[in-house]
Amino acid sequence: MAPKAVLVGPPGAGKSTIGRRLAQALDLSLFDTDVAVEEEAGRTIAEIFVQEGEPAFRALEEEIVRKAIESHEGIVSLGGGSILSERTRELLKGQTVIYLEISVAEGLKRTGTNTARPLLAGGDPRQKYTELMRKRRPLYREVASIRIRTDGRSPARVVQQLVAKLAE
Ligand SMILES: Nc1ncnc2c1ncn2[C@@H]1O[C@H](COP(=O)(O)OP(=O)(O)O)[C@@H](O)[C@H]1O
Ligand SMILES: O=C(O)C1=C[C@@H](OP(=O)(O)O)[C@@H](O)[C@H](O)C1
Ligand SMILES: [Mg+2]
Repeated sequence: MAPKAVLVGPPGAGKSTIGRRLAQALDLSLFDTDVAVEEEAGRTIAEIFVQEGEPAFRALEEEIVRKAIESHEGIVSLGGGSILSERTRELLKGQTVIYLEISVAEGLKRTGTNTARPLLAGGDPRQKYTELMRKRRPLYREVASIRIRTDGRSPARVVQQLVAKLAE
C-alpha cells in the first residue's frame, strides 16, 4: 500500500507541521522520517551530523524513507534533503507528492531561531538557504504532483486547501 500523500520541501516549509495536521484532518497517521531516523539512531539529527557526518545521515535517511514509502498508508513527511537521493526520487514516481513551496525570506524566518538543523548552522543563513534552494528547487519540482504556496498562509489554511486538492 502506498501513502495517501508524501510531503516534500525545504526546511521550514511545514512538512512536519502540515503533515501532523493533514493526518489529523484525514484521520490518518503521520510518519515523519526525521523522527524515525532519530529513533533508529538513538540520537538527534544534529548529533548524527557531528559524530558521523552528512553521508552517514543520508544513508540512514534513504533507508527509512524507502520503508516509509513502501509500507506507510497514512501521511509521510520527509526531511528536506531526502530528495537529493536519486533512489528516493525514483521511489516517489507515481506517488502523491505534495511540494510545500516557500520563499527564502519566509523559510529563513521559520528556521531562524531553531538550531536543530545542522545544514543551516554556521555561516550566513541567507546564503546557505539560497544556495540550498538553487540546488534543490528543480528536484522538488521534479518529484511533486501537487504544489502549494505556504507564504502568508496559516497551517490551517494550507491543510484546508490540501484536503480539497486530495479529494479532486
Ligand atoms: N503555514 C505556516 N505558517 C506559519 N508558520 C508555519 C507554517 N508552517 C509551519 N510553520 C512554522 O514553521 C516552523 C517550521 O515548521 P516545520 O513543520 O518544522 O517545517 P519542516 O518540517 O518543513 O522543516 C515551525 O515553527 C512551524 O510552526
Ligand atoms: O534539508 C535538509 O537537508 C535537512 C532537513 C531536516 O529536516 P526538515 O526539512 O524537516 O527541517 C533534517 O532532515 C536534516 O537536518 C537535514
Ligand atoms: Mg520536519
